[in-house]
Amino acid sequence: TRTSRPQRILKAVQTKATVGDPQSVITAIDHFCRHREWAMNVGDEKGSILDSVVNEVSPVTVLELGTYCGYSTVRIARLLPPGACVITLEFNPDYAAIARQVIKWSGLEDKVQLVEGASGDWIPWMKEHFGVQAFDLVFLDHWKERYLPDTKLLEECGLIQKGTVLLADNVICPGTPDYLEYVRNSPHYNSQYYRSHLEYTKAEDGLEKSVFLGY
Ligand SMILES: C[C@H](C[C@H]1O[C@@H](n2cnc3c(N)ncnc32)[C@H](O)[C@@H]1O)NC(=O)c1cc(-c2ccc(F)cc2)cc(O)c1O
Ligand SMILES: [Mg+2]
Repeated sequence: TRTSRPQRILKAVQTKATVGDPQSVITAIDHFCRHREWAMNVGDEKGSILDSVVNEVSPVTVLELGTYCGYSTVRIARLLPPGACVITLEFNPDYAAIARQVIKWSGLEDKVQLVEGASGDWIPWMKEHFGVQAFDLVFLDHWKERYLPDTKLLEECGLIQKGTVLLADNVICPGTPDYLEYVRNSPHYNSQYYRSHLEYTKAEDGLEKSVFLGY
């Protein structure tokens, strides 16, 4: 049968990118998705905003919800200093298998823990299983209606502390209205919208950055 789109993205990485060179992996995926087939990576425009937030936070522990093919995992991990890591959750096993190979090709596997499973099942185990105290940065990019329940779950599990930064993709397209309303109206978050475009298109989209102010 036909290959899947993630398989074709991996092939583009393996034919166009250099092993151990994360930037070439990012460039190969962006070129493929702009000129061959659209795919739901955060992309180069919003990716640059993600980069600037990672550099500003310089996190030691990052949580990414929704790995897909690992594009944003590579973007984040390539900016982390030695000893820092990103835990990324992906519940589709086919996507997780592709993401592992993309992350390996970029040479960043030592900075990445890819967990195959659903965010709602795994968040309560983060402290016990990974020895995480709290996350410095959370990148939300999974099912859009899971952003709010998972944020509340992270709060309940004590995985968000004063200074933790939540960065949410797709707050306009496809949109996460209940999440936006929550972080923008809560006295416990200081929220800011970074206007951009839906990956590889001219449609409006953006990232919402929310800093937890403590209880
Ligand atoms: C949801 C996906 C991203 C991935 O998230 C995993 N996932 C899900 N729920 C969970 C969980 N609960 N735990 C762990 N992983 C989880 C999944 O399997 C996908 O691989 N992202 C999107 O759907 C997405 C869609 C669009 C988009 C925009 C305009 C259009 F016309 C069409 C699509 C743009 C984007 O930028 C996205 O990010
Ligand atoms: Mg997204």
